[in-house]
Amino acid sequence: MTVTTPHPVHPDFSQEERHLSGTIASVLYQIGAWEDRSRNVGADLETSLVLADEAEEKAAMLSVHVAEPYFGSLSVRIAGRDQTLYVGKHAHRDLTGPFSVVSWESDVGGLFYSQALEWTTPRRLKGTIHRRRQLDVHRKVLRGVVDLYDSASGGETGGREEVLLKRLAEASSSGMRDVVETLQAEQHDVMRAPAGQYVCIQGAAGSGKTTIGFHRLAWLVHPERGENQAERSRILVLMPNQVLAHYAARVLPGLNLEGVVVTTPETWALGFLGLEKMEVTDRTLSLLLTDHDNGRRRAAWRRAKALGDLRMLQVVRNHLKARLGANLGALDYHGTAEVSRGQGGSEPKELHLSALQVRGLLEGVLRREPLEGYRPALRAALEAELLGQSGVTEDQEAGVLRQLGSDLNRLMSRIFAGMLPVTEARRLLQSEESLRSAAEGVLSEQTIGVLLTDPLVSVAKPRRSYADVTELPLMLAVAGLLDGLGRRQGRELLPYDEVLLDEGQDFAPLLYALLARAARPGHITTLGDLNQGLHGYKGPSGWPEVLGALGSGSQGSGQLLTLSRTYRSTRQITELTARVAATYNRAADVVGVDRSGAEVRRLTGGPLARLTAQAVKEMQLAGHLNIAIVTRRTADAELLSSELMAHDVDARPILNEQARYQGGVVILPVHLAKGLEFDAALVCGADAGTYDPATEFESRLLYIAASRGVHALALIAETDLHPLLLKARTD
Ligand SMILES: Nc1ncnc2c1ncn2[C@@H]1O[C@H](COP(=O)(O)OP(=O)(O)OP(=O)(O)O)[C@@H](O)[C@H]1O
Repeated sequence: MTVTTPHPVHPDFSQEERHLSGTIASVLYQIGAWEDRSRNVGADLETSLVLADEAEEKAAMLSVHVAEPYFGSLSVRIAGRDQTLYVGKHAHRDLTGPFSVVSWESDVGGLFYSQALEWTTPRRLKGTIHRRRQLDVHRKVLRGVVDLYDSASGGETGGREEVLLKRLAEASSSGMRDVVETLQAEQHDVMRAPAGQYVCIQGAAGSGKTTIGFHRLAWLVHPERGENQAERSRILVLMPNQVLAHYAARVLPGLNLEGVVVTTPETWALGFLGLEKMEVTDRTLSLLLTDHDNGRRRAAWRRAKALGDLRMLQVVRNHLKARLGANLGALDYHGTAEVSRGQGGSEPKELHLSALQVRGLLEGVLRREPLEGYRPALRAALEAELLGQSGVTEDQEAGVLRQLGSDLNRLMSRIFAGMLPVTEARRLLQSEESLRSAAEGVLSEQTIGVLLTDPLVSVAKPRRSYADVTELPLMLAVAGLLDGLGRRQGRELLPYDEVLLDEGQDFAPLLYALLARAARPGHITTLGDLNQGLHGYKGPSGWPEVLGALGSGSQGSGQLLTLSRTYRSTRQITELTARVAATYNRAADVVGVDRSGAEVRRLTGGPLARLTAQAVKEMQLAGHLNIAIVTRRTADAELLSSELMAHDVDARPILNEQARYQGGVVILPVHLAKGLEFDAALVCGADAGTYDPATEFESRLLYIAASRGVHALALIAETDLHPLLLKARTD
């Protein structure tokens, strides 16, 4: 029998308990006061209804936090006065007593996480921190008090690690863990990278990128962010696939981020282009996952990469200029408007723009590269020129423009005839002559050659109309250059307040440049891990390229931040996955939280289905609820899921992006497992035949498969395990 020493009760425990009861009473009192106000009628009906609505909303927001009003405290001295600030998920102001709570997103709340010991208050007073304390409150009960930093007992206590390890040891849910209470200093600093600056966050699998990204959004909507504050409905979150987008949409409201738009770049692009009915394909990925010919794989990779290259923006620009110039030909403009003569009379006025004048205006617009797009800019330039000619007063302008409208419409539609995003992007790629002339001086002869080949001939095309992920950025580029990019509000196109991209290593540099035109300058945060790049064929070569692409479209500087520690998995799992990553990334320096767990389970020598079923049952017996069986291909998952039935294991298959992950035992191919995590992960077919050690792409897949487990990992192979997964002498 093992005897565990009970954790000594903290000397301040009773005092903290009293403070907690006081705070809960104060919060309840405040909620009651707001609810009363919402029932009282004010000066006039409209004002009182607005006030009632506001009070009701405030009461509803605060009531979620009654049971856990805070999770930590800071003992500080400001201008010679000692006080304790309690930090929670929602601010509460106790007007008469000491029971106020500051929110974690506020500047002062942020001091709970950082390592700073001094700061300057908004009133320019010097503040000093004496103690940081974690308070484990659950359902109105204080369960523990741990000092994280205490200047009286020598500074850092090691308590932060203790609290973190305890939290990480808890079973994962199918949603997102609440990490507000245990954010680490490194993560906190990254989360608070200055708003209004492009930020790239690089971090290994499980370093908390997605978690940090979502918390950054919560931080950005806080009023203290001033002019950089983001409004929820004007935030766009782009996840790499629908499985993760649904997951994100489910967890964001928990961070008070209702109304944020969460989708994938493809769905967003199609929606923006008005092509929702089109099917999206990724024929390059299909080829990479199924074709064994390395020559074909390389050619497909190169072409996809060339299509997503930033320089394609200039190629599209040149192409559109040529097309507009050709459409314009010798078109000129004639129109007539009734113009007021004064004393109530009017006379018709002939207005004319010669072909030379129209061309001059168009060239001026193309030189200016307006963010709102060539079409609205040219229209505005034509209107301004005609109004100047008409010599009317300001109050007559609208009337004159109305009269000229239909002739202008006719001219505009001839200049922009046939220029639709899909047709224009394809015209550029399918006509060697167009491509060569648009790419002259921009792309090398070799790249032009790559673009003119079709390495995907062997990959089936859908019967209905489709757009491939590699051509979508080009279509968006056409749309953006012609008509601007952004979020639609009525008939207006406005910039997003903030765009967040998860798994940013998989997005094309061209897409970044276009998103920079769709968001406020500097308001893009991207998270990713270059080691997990599965879609390198459409992704950037590194983060500097991303920052370059973001900066090319608008102003605003950017920075690259790195998360060096990983939190997801036990030491046993992290050590093994680091070994796989090291084969293709020598610089990979993955430091795991030192949390010990079960030994990695290795099962070999038998049919895959039987071994897998055995592993699932073992994992369930060990108490794991969310278990993933990860296969190399979709077809493997489909086959194995039916074979497992015969072994009394019901694993829900996730075979496409439309499937939802809701916990339990699931079986899915590795490319759909990316970004998800489970209590236990089983890598099925963990052998060299399945993941070819000579191909970097395969090692990346293996890394992703093996890094999905939080507490347990099983490696399953019919015969021999993959050489990288063999038990090392140090295991
Ligand atoms: N400070 C923390 N406290 C508690 N748990 C944490 C903390 N940081 C990260 N985690 C946990 O670590 C796990 C990994 O986090 P997350 O999924 O955000 O990582 P990621 O870097 O996006 O991973 P991947 O690259 O694999 O998608 C999650 O379970 C998350 O809750």
